[in-house]
Amino acid sequence: MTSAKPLVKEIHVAVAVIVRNGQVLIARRPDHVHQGGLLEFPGGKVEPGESVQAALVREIAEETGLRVPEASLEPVIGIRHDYGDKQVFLDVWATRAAEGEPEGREGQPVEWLGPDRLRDQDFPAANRPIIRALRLPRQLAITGTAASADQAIERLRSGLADVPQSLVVLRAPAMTGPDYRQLAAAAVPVCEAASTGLIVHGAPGFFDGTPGARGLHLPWREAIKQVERPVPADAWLGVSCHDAMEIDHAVAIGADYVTLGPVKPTRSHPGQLAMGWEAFGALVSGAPLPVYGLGGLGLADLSEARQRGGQGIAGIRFWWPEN
Ligand SMILES: Nc1nc2c([nH]c(=O)n2[C@H]2C[C@H](O)[C@@H](COP(=O)(O)OP(=O)(O)OP(=O)(O)O)O2)c(=O)[nH]1
Repeated sequence: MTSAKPLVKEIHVAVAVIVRNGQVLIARRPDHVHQGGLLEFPGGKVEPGESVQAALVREIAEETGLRVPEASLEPVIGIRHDYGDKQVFLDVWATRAAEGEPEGREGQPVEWLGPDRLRDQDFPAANRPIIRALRLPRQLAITGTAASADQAIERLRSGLADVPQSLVVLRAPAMTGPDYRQLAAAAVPVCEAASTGLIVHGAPGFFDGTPGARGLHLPWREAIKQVERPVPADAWLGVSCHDAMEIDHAVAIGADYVTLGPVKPTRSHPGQLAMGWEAFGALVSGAPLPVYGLGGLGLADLSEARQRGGQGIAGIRFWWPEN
């Protein structure tokens, strides 16, 4: 006798991130419904035969009274989550063009909040990656080559001055540990002066040893050694991934984002097989966290990465001087 698991139907939920003046519209779920009492983004179930965009326009109007042009909707992230009593696919889209003043049409309080004021514990568990996606930039800048530590700092300074970035991953694989620590210490004030968060690259000890660092990016060879999140909740944790198994491990150790690639052939990793956009999109659709495309990508690839469900692109060439 086989004991096949009953097929549980996944609920397709359209979730709206309504942005105005840098803030997003948040509502409170009524106490008596699933995940009741928690904060949420406006939205609801996609009806049979309805497109997700049409569902968003309808739900936003029903719940808040705001009018949203369908063409203004942009994909943010898709998240599959199992609540135990319910399986949901949160199909999250953003608009910056909602018209009117919002009101809680179903009696629910609504308010505008900056992404920095969204706290994981106030929302249903499935929302954690949405909050990450709203705080993370579209472009994740990675440092490129330099002949010396001094030149790396100079390139960092001039790169940030020419092409401002909100986060930079300080990657210098050719450096030994002590040299890297010195470089990271010198890079912190340069980044701070440019309002950029510095993410150190390598083993967790580099994060602990770099006061002022805003996060840790683990190359896969370091990620595989971790069994739990190696940095505090308020720091960024990124992982370099190349396939579905690696993404699963990144999720298991509490990563906030991953990079995935190489999407295209790349100069910094010659000889590595590129996965292409189709495979990238397929892996992103199963990933419950923001995913950056990496490898051979420039700004011209940003919209493709976004259309494939990615957070954006990570790389060197779009900002690092003289690479
Ligand atoms: N709207 C919304 N739903 C969310 C969020 N996060 C999250 O896990 N969910 C889950 C909770 C619910 O299981 C499901 C949404 O269903 P819902 O009950 O709000 O949908 P609906 O308005 O169409 O409901 P209904 O009363 O017509 O059944 O998605 C979120 O940020 N916004």
